[in-house]
Amino acid sequence: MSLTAGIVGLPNVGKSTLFNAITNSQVEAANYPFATIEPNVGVVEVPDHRIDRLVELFHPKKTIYTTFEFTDIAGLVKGASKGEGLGNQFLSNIRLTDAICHVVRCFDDANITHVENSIDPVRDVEIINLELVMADLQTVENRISKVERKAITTKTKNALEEMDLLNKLKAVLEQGQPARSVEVDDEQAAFLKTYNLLSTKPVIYVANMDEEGIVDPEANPYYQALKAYAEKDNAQIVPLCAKIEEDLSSLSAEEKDEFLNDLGLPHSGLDALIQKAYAVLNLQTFLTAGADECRAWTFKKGMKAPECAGIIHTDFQRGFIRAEVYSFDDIDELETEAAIREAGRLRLEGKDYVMQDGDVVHFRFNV
Ligand SMILES: Nc1ncnc2c1ncn2[C@@H]1O[C@H](COP(=O)(O)OP(=O)(O)OP(=O)(O)O)[C@@H](O)[C@H]1O
Ligand SMILES: [Mg+2]
Repeated sequence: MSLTAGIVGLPNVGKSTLFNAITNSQVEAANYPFATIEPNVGVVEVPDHRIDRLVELFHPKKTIYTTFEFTDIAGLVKGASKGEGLGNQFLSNIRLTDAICHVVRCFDDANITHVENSIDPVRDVEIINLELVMADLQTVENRISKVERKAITTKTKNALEEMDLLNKLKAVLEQGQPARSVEVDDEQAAFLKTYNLLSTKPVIYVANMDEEGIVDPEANPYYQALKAYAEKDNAQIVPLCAKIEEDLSSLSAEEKDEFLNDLGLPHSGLDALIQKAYAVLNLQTFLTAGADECRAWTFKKGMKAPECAGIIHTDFQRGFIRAEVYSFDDIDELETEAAIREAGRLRLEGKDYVMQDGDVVHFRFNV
């Protein structure tokens, strides 16, 4: 269950630079499942200090972090949905991603061409958002041409319900508004999910700033404008300098800290981006620990123990008996599982247990 995001933005705003930062810090191919990926997909490990601590305590043979997959597509331009530029041909590559990572240029540099000839983050964002909406409108219109006849001739409840949804979507998209602004009931939500519309995905705006700007983003007018826009849009925003991220990506953890320190930055922007993505997607992490392997697993907030067991292996879910759980804070403090048992902090949880972020778990199962 790797988290996935598609990178969008105008041409020449720093998407490839960010993507290079991601691919340079790419995990070793053998270290994550499904290692063979398309060349325009970059995978980063999700940094997690809890795994680092577990490794200190358990000295495992193998350490596995969760991963985050980014798909880079060509820059979109105004009119992409009507065939301008190259970008819209690639939009299909990001239909199945969990989130959209929207890179926006927030720096001056006369040497770097801007397709609109000036720096204006909000204008840029609106151009791209409109292209995403137009691409969705095409998807919806295609679907309408399939369902309409059925709805008219058979009048089945299902087809009528879907037509109602499609018409609502069409009206909203034609106004240039995102599909996420349409209110749907549960039944319609199920249809909506199958369309994989781009404008229903959560968006994280990446404010790509220069090396001076990133030191104090809040003082930068480009960032301020974009932030105000993102807040209005209920979207997340992360300031980063793609160039710095590119430099950071080839460094060891220690060198990275030193470099960030020298620049006066509290953390890497890419790490912040990953964290935001977890938050918008309602994702949490549980951990497994032992002498063989320490590993982080991503799950959706609210999932119960058997479902989480199923993330590791379907057999674990099918034959679920119980979960033996302690929290990361317990092992951080007491340092061994024996001490946790002695302190009475090992919990036996059944099939209704809602897993918590930072749970360290052994699943008991029988198939
Ligand atoms: N934060 C930054 N500060 C200064 N220069 C930057 C920054 N980010 C990117 N650049 C520069 O901007 C230029 C364009 O970057 P990049 O090639 O990553 O854009 P892109 O969005 O991938 O473009 P395309 O859509 O054509 O693929 C490069 O010269 C890059 O070095
Ligand atoms: Mg590029």
